[in-house]
Amino acid sequence: MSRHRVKALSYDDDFEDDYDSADPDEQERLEECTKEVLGQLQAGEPSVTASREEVQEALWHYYNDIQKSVDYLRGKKAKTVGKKQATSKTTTPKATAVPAHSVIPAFHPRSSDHFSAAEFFRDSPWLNVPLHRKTDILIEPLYPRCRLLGGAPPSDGKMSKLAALAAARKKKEGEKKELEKTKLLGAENNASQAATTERRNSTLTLLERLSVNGKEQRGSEKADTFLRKEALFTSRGNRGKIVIEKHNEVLGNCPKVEETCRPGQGEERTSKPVDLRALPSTFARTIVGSAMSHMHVELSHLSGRCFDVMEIYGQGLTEPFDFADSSPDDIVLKAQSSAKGLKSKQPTPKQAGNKGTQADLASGMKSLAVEEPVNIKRKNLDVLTEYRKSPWKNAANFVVIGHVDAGKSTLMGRLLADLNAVDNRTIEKYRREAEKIGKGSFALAWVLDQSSEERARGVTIDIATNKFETERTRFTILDAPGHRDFVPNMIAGTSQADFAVLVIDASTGNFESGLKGQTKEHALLCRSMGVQKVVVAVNKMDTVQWSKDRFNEIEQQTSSFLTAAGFLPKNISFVPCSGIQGDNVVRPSNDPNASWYPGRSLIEELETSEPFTHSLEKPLRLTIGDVFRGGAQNPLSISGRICAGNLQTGDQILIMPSGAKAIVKNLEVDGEPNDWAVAGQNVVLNLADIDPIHLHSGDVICIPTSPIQNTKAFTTKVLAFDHLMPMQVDIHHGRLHVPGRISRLVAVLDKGTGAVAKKRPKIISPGTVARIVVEMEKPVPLEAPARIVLRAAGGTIAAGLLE
Ligand SMILES: Nc1nc2c(ncn2[C@@H]2O[C@H](COP(=O)(O)OP(=O)(O)OP(=O)(O)O)[C@@H](O)[C@H]2O)c(=O)[nH]1
Repeated sequence: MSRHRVKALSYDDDFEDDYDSADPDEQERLEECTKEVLGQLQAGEPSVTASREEVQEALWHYYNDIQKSVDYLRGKKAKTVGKKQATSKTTTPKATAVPAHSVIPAFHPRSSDHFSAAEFFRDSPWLNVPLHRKTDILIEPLYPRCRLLGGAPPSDGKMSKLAALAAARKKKEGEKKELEKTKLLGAENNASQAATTERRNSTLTLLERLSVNGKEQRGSEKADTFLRKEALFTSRGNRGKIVIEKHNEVLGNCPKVEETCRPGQGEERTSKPVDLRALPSTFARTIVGSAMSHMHVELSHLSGRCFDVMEIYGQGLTEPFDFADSSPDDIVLKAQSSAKGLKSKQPTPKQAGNKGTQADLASGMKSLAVEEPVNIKRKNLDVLTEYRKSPWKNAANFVVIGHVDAGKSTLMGRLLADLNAVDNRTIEKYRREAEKIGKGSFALAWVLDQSSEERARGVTIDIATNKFETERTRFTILDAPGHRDFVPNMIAGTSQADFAVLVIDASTGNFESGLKGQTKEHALLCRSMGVQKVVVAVNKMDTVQWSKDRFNEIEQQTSSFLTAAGFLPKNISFVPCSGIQGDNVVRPSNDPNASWYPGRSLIEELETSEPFTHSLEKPLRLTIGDVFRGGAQNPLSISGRICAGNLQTGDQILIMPSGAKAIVKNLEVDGEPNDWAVAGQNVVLNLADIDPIHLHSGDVICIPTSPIQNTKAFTTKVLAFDHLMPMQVDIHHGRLHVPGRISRLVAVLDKGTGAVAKKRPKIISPGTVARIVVEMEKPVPLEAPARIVLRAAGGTIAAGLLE
């Protein structure tokens, strides 16, 4: 199969028709190539025949490269011939072998084959390296190999004098060691034998003494077994063979211990896995008394079973506690409640105790369940009417984007501080703490960068949210990370935004490097994800002494790339400011150098944003931003922004892709409890009746009657930021990101009209709009017109709309 193209057969028929109807020029070219290939195949040595379909398939794979197609078909045919011959050879061994030269070998590297770079790259003409510059990829190992300590092996097989001397000395030493070992073994065995006899005698005396009813006799079978086990136990020490023999003598006609345990050659070796646990202590034996004789402790040891203490209790030595019966507490509680005239819900001891059937156990387990029964009342509100009646302000989410260290978090910290959304004491506290670790200039940024890692590193890692209100609007800030490593988090933030604040570092050199970096990438991503309005905060103007020229230069360059990215000029505005000093953020600048700017401050610019419309009446769609524990009362909560539809307390929701259902126990809108929520609002849903394993950020919440479908492949219209070809990519949609690949390049589209400009392109160049097919590794909840971003090798390569 070709590595260039993978056929996806699951796509719309009309789409496929469109795809397959090549234009006349291409058809003509294909015909010419087909003829040429057929001609070359027939003319070549040996002559090969192939069908037109095969030829055209090969041409398609090799992008009309005649030579490669001929080579491929020859190789293919040769392989088929080879296979046939191999089969006929096995069935009729006498069949005449085809001369090797008549088969054109196809390249099939095997690990055992000698690797030839020339052969491997034989069909790659651009690798035609001049002969004098060629070199071997594999370096042959050096022969003859050296010996372990260096030096070549003896050519005649004889040892050198020195080697022979060393070998003789080694042998002598080995023999000496062996002799010493045998002596030591004998001495140890003698000592062990004496100790064991003594131990055996004392054990027997002890047993006789411990016998409660006097029935245990030394010669009795059970005592014998016990003794045998003792023997085995002793034998588990070193060199037990002699000891065991001794015990077998004592045990008389009992089966020999050696049958079970065979210590051999002075080493511990058993035919079965040996239980290394110690015997019951003297105290335990005293407690258990005569039960010791009839329980299976000894046998269990011999047969490798465990010593089961419960068995001892099972012998009727103690009264087992009936756990099914009422506990002493239950009895007291029951007595108390009956004294108050209440009927106990506890089963009577008889009821509970005597049944013991499996059904009873099951119902018992049920009653023990920790889960609370879900009893949430739905108020059956008409949510849209409630929303229209409500005094909700205009609400807007904006994402703060820009190159790393442009001053995004500081600017937002300043905005919140000057609007008294954060009190001065907190800011002072942050300033002291930041100074302690030598990052005093980041104090304002700490209002948003809350994690210890972000503070220590001085970079934003994940989206930070915060809120503030003006007279007209309730704003939610989504502070995005500027570092290129965290672009996926920036995408997640942008997917929830109505408009963007692009922060640019005006200081010398930083604007220019930002333009090459994330300033441009973020702006492009924002536009591709549907954001239409952008406020450009030209920050750090204090570093360039509020130079008007610098501002004009930045304004001119930035607006030209923003318009190229698709923002309408009327939706772009610029504010020169200084986040650290607070100039033109909430209050106008006091700096005399800034007097040339009479325009709006940043907050005034934000206020100009028109109310954003949302699809309130469409089926519910909410992408989970976070899953967390909302407190003791709410063990499982999720947060996110409702993209479409509405919901209310008591609603049953469906979570995709898992397909699990849950109940909305209660909810919060912008941090305040409410009975309902609509599209465009940021909500926290406290859920009941669901296992947390079904909830992940990026999952989509919908209603069971209008579910979102899981999809594994989709067709999308994208704007390419880089070259696109069939390749591995990461697909991002809000918080969701999943690996996949571009499986087909369908067409290049006209940017203005969207009409097909070229079918089946081999590659898509940057700046082109194209229709492509993307396949994902696992099904995810996606539906048109979702906005997706494709990334590869840490960069954004395309963004677009699902068709
Ligand atoms: N001189 C000057 N420095 C500023 C200004 N705004 C921010 N800075 C400094 O720029 C540095 C980076 O500020 P941050 O707010 O962390 O930048 P950021 O864009 O949020 O950084 P990331 O989120 O990590 O991309 C800090 O040292 C700030 O003190 C400003 O207006 N003037």
